Amino acid sequence: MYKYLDKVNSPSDVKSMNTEEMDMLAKDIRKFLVRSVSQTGGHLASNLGIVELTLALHKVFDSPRDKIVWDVGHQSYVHKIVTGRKDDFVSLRQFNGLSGFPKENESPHDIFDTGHSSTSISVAQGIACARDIKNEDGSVIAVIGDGSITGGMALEALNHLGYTNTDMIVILNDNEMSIDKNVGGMSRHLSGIIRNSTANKVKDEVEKILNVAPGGKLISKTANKVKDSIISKFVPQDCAFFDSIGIKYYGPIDGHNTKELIDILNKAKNKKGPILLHVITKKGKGYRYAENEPHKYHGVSKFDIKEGVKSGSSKSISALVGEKLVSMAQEDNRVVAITAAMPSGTGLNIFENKYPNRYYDVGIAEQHATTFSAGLAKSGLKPYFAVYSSFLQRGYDQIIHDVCITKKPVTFLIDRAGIVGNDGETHHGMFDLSYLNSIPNMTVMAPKDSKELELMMDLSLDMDTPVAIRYPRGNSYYLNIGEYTPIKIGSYEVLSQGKDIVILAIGSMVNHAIKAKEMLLNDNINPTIVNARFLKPVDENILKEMFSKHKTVITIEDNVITGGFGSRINKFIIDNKLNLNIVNMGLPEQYVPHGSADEIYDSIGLSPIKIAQKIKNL
Ligand SMILES: Cc1ncc(C[n+]2csc(CCOP(=O)(O)OP(=O)(O)O)c2C)c(N)n1
Ligand SMILES: CC(=O)[C@@H](O)[C@H](O)COP(=O)(O)O
Ligand SMILES: [Mg+2]
Repeated sequence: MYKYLDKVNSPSDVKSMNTEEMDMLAKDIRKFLVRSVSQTGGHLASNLGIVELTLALHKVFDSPRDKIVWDVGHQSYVHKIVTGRKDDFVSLRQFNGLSGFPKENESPHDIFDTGHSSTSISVAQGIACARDIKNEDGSVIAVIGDGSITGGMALEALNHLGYTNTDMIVILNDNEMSIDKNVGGMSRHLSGIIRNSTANKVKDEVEKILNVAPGGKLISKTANKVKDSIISKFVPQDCAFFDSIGIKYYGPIDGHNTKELIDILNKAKNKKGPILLHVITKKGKGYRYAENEPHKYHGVSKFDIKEGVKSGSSKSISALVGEKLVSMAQEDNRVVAITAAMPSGTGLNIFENKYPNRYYDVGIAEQHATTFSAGLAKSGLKPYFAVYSSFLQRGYDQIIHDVCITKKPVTFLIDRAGIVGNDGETHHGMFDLSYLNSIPNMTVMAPKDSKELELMMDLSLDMDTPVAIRYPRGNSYYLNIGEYTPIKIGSYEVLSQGKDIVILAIGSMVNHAIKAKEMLLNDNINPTIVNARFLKPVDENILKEMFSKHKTVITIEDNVITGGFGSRINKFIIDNKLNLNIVNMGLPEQYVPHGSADEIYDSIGLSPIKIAQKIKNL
C-alpha cells in the first residue's frame, strides 16, 4: 500500500535509502500519519512537521547506540514508525496500545520517558556526561521545539551545558508554534533570525563546521559543491544568545530539505563541544488543514480526512471557565488571567479575546506563572492561573514559598484533574489533592458539576487567601441535584439520605457515587451521599453528624489514594477517636497508563459499577 514505507522496519532500512528515496518515504509517512491519526486521535501537526528531520537523524546516527532524546515526545511518531512500530499505530494511545510518547519499555530506541516539556537537554546532558565519565562513545542529541525551549528547565540546562562544554547536539525544531502561537522574547529572537536569514550572509562559522574533517579544508569538487549548497541555506545569523553562553549556534537550516539535513548532521556529528542546530520546519506540513490551522491539529480526536477536524457541539469545562472568568472580569477589574502556554486548552483564549490587557501567556513556565501571579496579587490584583493539574507539579515550591506562606490571593484553576485519558501516565491529574493537602493557608475545592464550579469561582473572588479549584477534562455537565446557591467556605452538601453507609465523594466522583447508589438500591443498599466540596477545610459539622448516624464510611476521589481526600477524612476520624469502618477509594499508588477515561476508571475500580460492586462486597 505504501511503496517506500512498507520497506521500513528498522533504522537500517532508512540508512540504505538515498535522499530521493527518503523524500518518497517522507511522503508515504505523511499519508500514513494522517490516515492513522484520523482513526485513533493523537498529536498530528508536530509529527507532520518533523518527518524529514527524523529520517535524517536515523540516517546519520546509529540509534540506540547514539541517543536521540525527544522533548515532550508528542512528535516521536515518525521515530516510532522508523524503529519498527508502524503496525502498532492502530492501537495508538488506546488502552493497552502504543503510547503517544516515548517509553523506555516500548523500545530500546526510546531513550527516556517523557510527556512534559523542556526536559530533553537536561536528560541528554546527563547521558553525555555519563558517557564521558565512563569513557564510552556515541553521539547524544536532544530534539526540542521552539515552544519547549522557552521552559525554565531547558534554559537552566543550556546554561549548564555551555559551561560544561560537553560534546552534544541540541536540535531546535522551530516551527514558530507552541500548541498555540509561540510567545516570549526567545520566540521573538528566533523568529528574527529566520526573518533575517539571507543566502548571502555567509559567516566564518559556516566554514568552520564544514571543515570538521581532521586536518581540514574542503578540497574536493564534490565537497565544494556540498559547501555551496549548504552555505546558501546554512547561514549563521545573529545568534548572540547561544554563542555567548558557550553553545555554538548553526542555522537557520531548512528542515524539509533531506540532503541539507543529512549534510549538516554529518558535520555536526564530529564537532566538539555543545552545538545547537536551528532547524526550521512547518507544523502540519503536507496536510492542508493542519498547515492552515496548526493549533487545531496539535492534538486531535478521530476526524474525517476530507472534512478535517470539526468543533464539537458541547461546551468543554475549560471553555465554561474561560467564559465565567470573562464575566467575573466584567464585574471586578482586579481579575487577571494567566496561562503557561495553554490558552486554548484551559479556555483562556476566550478571556484573551475579551481582555487582552489583563491576560498573560508566559510560555511553558509553570513556576514563573505561579510566582508571577503572587506578584500580581501582592499589588492588589486577583490573579487566576489556569493550569493543567500535572503541569502544576512544576510549580510546587512556588505555591508554598511565593503564594501560601504569605497568603497571596492567587486562585489556581486546576484543569485536567483526575484521569485525562489517552495522554496517559505523564498527564493524569492524579496528585494535586495530595500535593496541596499539606500546604497551610490553601483552600482546596472540587465541584460536583459545572454549575457548582461557577459558584466556587464566585467564592474565590470574595476570598483574600490562596485558593485551588480542580475539575476534570471533558464537557461541562450539570447534575441538577442538591443546591445551587452561593457556597460557604468549608461547606459540604448532603445529596441524599440513606442508612448504614455514608459515601463522601469529592469532585467528579460525586457523579460516580450517585450512579453507584442507583445500582445499589436494586440490592436494597441505600447509602447516604455527601458532596464533599472541600478537601480543606472539611465541614466538621456535617462529618460529625454523618459519623454519628452511619457505621461505615466510604471516601471516593479521583486522586492517588495516599495523602489526599481519604487521608484527610481518616485523620479526622482518628483525631476524634471515632470507631468506624472506613474504606478509601481512589487511584492506586501507581502510574496509570493511557486509554479512554472510562476504561481506565473501570480498570482501577472507580467506575460507578465497580464502586457499587465493592460496596456490595463489604
Ligand atoms: C510542563 C508542560 N507544560 C505544558 C505542556 C503542554 N504542551 C505540550 S506540547 C506543547 C507545545 C510545545 O511546543 P514545541 O516544543 O514548539 O513543539 P511543537 O508542538 O511545535 O512541535 C505544550 C505547551 C507540557 N507538555 N508540559
Ligand atoms: C503533549 C501535551 O502535553 C499536550 O498536547 C496535551 O496532550 C494536551 O492535552 P489536552 O488534549 O487534554 O489538551
Ligand atoms: Mg514549535
